[in-house]
Amino acid sequence: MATIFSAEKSLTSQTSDEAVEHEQEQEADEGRSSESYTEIISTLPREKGWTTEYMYQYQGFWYLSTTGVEGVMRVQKHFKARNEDILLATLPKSGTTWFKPLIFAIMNRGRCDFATHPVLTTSPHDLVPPLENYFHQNIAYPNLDSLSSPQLLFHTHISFTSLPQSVINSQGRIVYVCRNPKDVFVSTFYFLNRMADKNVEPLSVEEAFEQFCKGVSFYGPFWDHVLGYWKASLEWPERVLFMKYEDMKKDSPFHLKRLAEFMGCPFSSEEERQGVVHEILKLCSFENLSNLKVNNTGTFQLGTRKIGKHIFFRQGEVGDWRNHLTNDMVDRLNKIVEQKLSGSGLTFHDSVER
Ligand SMILES: Nc1ncnc2c1ncn2[C@@H]1O[C@H](COP(=O)(O)OS(=O)(=O)O)[C@@H](OP(=O)(O)O)[C@H]1O
Repeated sequence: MATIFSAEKSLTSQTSDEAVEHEQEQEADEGRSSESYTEIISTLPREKGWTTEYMYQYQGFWYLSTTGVEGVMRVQKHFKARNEDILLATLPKSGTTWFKPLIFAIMNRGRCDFATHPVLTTSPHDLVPPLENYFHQNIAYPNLDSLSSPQLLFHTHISFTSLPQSVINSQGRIVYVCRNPKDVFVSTFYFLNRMADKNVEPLSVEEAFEQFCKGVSFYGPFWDHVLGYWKASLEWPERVLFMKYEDMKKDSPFHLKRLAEFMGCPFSSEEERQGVVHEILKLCSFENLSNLKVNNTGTFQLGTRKIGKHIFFRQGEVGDWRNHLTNDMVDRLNKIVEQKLSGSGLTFHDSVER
């Protein structure tokens, strides 16, 4: 398996003795770093977690655990962005599981047969793990380069303002996907409850809602996360594409083509005639992905815990919040979001939902 680190190492001409020495030095450095991460994390603000003992605030954003914060710090320290790569950035529960295979399939069309496509046999989160997870575990990033070289796809939930400097300095493109905050809240609530610590009493929906409104949510505050990428997309439209889950649901072919164009590999009219756009959408549909054995059996490593792969698929619909939130909750969250986003030009209208 190729890793970012091993790719870097392979560019050097080390003898095997030098390589071993280098590994040992790196391990010692990792050990020292771990201690310093723990030290910094112990000083961070914390709040009662939705389903964990505490959530921690780092650089203005909230993480589920100390492991989550450490993962972000490690990415900031070690990740080296390249100009040719694509970074998918999302707030959790905004459609990550959908967009990972979509972008992967756009990148690798022509190289992969739809009947034997890697998306059919590898779960989206094994295909493209979150960087913060990968750097924390120091495991091999999937060997995407054998397929997509020279372009690689990475994923992160990290806010724009906390991205590693190398991402900002590079010419690499960022695709950001967000979703209506009310659906994000509901999806997050059910997801976190399904992976709750057994020894921690989970928050009720009312208590979790209270935390969400205060900004204490998975990689939240919601509004600061979306605004960071929104402003970046206005400032660098050629580098940052801002997309909404609801738009992709409403007119998938149009937005898939927009995505491919932004990535620098637009669909040719011949591909469109051959139905490639339709094939990619069918391959990555909720119905197809959620019924694949690879996505409904087995576990995925998230931080220090293993979670069932099936929990990344719940309903995959727009507007499920209507079945879970009271009118008072809706009014309150609408007002907060409207006020936080005011003047930015970014809005979340319920009318786009069907
Ligand atoms: N293929 C496809 N199409 C449309 N929607 C999909 C798809 N796959 C997953 N989902 C729905 O996305 C929600 C999970 O969000 P994420 O994938 O961003 O979660 S995570 O950040 O990776 O944990 C979660 O939404 P809810 O159903 O509303 O909870 C999933 O069901």
